[in-house]
Amino acid sequence: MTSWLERVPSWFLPLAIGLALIAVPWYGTDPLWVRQLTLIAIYTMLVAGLNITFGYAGLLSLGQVAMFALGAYTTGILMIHGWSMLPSLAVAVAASGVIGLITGLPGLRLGGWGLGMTSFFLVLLIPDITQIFTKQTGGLFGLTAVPPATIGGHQLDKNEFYAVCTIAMVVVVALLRNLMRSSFGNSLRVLRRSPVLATSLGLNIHLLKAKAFVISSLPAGLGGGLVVSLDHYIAPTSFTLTLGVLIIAASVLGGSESIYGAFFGVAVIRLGTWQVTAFEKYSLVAYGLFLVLGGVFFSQGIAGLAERKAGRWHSARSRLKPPAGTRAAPRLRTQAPNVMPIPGSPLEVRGLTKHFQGNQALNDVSIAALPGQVTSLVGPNGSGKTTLLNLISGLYRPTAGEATLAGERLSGRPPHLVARRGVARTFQTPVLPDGMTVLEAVASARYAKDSVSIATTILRLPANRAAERSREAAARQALRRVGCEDLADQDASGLALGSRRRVEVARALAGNPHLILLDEPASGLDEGEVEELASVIRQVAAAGGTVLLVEHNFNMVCSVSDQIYVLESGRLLAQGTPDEIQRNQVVAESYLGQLPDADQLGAPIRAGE
Ligand SMILES: Nc1ncnc2c1ncn2[C@@H]1O[C@H](COP(=O)(O)OP(=O)(O)OP(=O)(O)O)[C@@H](O)[C@H]1O
Repeated sequence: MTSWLERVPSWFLPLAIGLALIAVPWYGTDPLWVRQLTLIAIYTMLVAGLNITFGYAGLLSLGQVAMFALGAYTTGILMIHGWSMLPSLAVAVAASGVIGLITGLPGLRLGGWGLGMTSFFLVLLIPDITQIFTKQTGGLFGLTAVPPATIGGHQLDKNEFYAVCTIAMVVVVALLRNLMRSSFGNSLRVLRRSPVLATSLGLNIHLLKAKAFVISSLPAGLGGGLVVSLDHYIAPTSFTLTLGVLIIAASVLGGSESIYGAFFGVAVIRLGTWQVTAFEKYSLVAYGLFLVLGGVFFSQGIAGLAERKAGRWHSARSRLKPPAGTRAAPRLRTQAPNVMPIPGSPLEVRGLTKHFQGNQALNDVSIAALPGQVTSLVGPNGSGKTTLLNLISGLYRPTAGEATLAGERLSGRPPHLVARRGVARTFQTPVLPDGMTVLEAVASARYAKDSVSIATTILRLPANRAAERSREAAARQALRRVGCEDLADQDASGLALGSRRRVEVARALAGNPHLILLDEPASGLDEGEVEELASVIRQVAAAGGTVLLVEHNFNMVCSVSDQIYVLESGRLLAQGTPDEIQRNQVVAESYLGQLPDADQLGAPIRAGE
């Protein structure tokens, strides 16, 4: 029986806390506390923005500090020139978005420490930039005498200003929460786990990163604008590396993959260090300590801890049931033949050649794969099988030759456009991002297809819900095909290998692909699991799919394939039906003799149609 608590919508508690917070000054609270809470609201916006790039997308960028400074200076300068607070804030937010995009450009190519270092230098440049524009910014002495905040001609007192900041925080947190629980948030998770996976799902990773940088800059600009209205003064000393460490520590401590976590992280750090006299001098050390403590003791931060303790999951990840761990894949239920057709298209590869510096990975290889058939590529390690898949899917550019799908050239196009043309794939090591259910992981194959605008997502407009329903229906249908419907609500990253491989096939199918590339899907599976997988592959072909299979398990290859191509040292050695390949002397000598289970060849496993 569900308790009344479980029927309370997930947004209710945060909203109630937000409203209670807004009223704090009117309980007779000490003005020093009101100031602290005002700063907590402002820094929460800054950290919530950071969580989008750092937490969700895994992009370590300190650009937030620079955007905070930009928001502060823009608002301060405009208010000194007679603008009132709200239009000044609007300009500051817009400027932060634009500059956030420009300064994020290195991040489109760089990742990890490279991006961290570039954004770190951006923060170091703030004093120099203010000096270049000393007339406008006050240089190293700062911008003084910023007029008090007014709205509609009314000058806000400290309590009213606090209420404005808290309302801004509640709105920012609510909007970002909506966004991060949508396909956009999950796309960032996919990007963080594997840019190659993201691109093979049709996601334009440069555009995705650029959107993440812009969106995360907006609350930073707003926060900066509010901080200058609070103190009526700013100087470059307010925007140092110490602030960078503070926000990263707050992000980690609160839970960098949670928008709500930003509030908890900031509150603990600000209140934990407040009134410690020695703090001013040692603030960097103290923030560093919080960062280490957060990293060591709170995986997923305070937000994750609270969710686990409450036993209730509020976010997309919160819908996950306890990790499936080593839970075995459910046996494939005998299904009525799946009648939903798969729109396979003919693949033609002509003279594909790929050289890596001196290494000739693939030489003048031509193959074809037809709808309704399983076409397999076999060959010793390093013979060029994965290179061929990577050339077809656009991850590599060919040195010569081409691949076409239904006559349309694929090779040489960016991988996300190849994916959008209908090419889906699985990987040698299955890639399923953390924090997503199986259903969400499979539905991610539709993000590029059923996309909606960010505004539609943030505001949860009907078109957003319609797209969610369409993705979910396609994902359930794909899971049904591979016999994994029961796993829909499980944590995708916690599945046992057999299930992971089948879920990857389901993800490949969910986009209704014209060509399916399977890279060693049976690797690491036991005999029973291989049989089930073989059955799934046959069913996909029987439904009209074009399947190109790379596999070392020769018995499985023989049992599922219509055509087999044998590669050796990047060249095509032979082609034919499974029978012809098994009888081929050259293949027997150069390839089959090297297989560990060569003596058992010719005993094909069963594979249901
Ligand atoms: N990105 C790369 N840079 C340099 N060399 C590469 C790259 N990718 C593949 N190669 C080389 O190309 C050759 C073919 O590799 P490939 O991975 O395609 O073989 P494979 O048949 O898939 O092997 P396996 O069965 O072990 O996966 C190898 O010599 C490999 O070292």
